[in-house]
Amino acid sequence: MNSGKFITFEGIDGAGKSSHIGFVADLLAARGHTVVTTREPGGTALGEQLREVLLHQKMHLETEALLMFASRREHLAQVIEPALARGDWVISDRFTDATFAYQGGGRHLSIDKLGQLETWVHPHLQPDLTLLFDVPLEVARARLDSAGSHDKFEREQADFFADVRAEYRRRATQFPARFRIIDSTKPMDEVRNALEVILSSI
Ligand SMILES: Nc1ncnc2c1ncn2[C@@H]1O[C@H](COP(=O)(O)OP(=O)(O)O)[C@@H](O)[C@H]1O
Ligand SMILES: Cc1cn([C@H]2C[C@H](O)[C@@H](COP(=O)(O)OP(=O)(O)O)O2)c(=O)[nH]c1=O
Repeated sequence: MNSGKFITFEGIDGAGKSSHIGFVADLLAARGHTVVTTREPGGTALGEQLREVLLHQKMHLETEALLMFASRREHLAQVIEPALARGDWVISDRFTDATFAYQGGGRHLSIDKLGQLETWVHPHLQPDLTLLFDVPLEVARARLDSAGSHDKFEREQADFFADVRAEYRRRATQFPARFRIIDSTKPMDEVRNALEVILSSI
């Protein structure tokens, strides 16, 4: 039987990752795969309610991390695990690397504590491929500012995003088998070419 794969999209806000999800989904569908496209926080009815709270309310950083993992637990149970069990391919706009990068890197929550939550919520599952859309902070900021209104995370300052980006890049080095870094400063068509090359090998 055709076995499904789990692909995650990551990067700092404004890096340009969401712009390519439809493209990658179409590419995989053209190869005959059934593709499920989803996102975090969110991806389920409850998860989308948690997303509203997470993106717009201030809270203790541990509450924030716990709610990210609560949304993820529901997402895994309702969407990701059943889809992979059917043999579908799953594309998620963010997953656990985002919690390490934002709550760990950005907000300095202990990486050990986050590791414990990860072990609790998904002890075995990891993405087969993580696409890290990487841009300097100024490029991301300019893209965000031209895109309109900002949520709680998008209003954070440059040093926060510097720490988020550094943690993403550290994880890419720690898990080289699944991470691919995309230079997202390049024009859209060049980014797409790079994605095609990466996807042709999985
Ligand atoms: N390679 C690119 N070159 C120029 N602009 C881009 C590129 N990728 C994305 N953008 C623009 O940057 C903005 C943010 O992109 P988006 O995909 O929503 O970012 P993210 O999901 O990473 O926050 C959008 O207005 C998008 O059109
Ligand atoms: C999944 C996840 C997202 N986030 C943050 C990153 C983003 O700022 C925000 C929502 O992500 P995203 O959907 O990428 O935002 P948008 O579509 O508005 O660009 O949530 C965390 O802080 N931790 C997490 O675990």
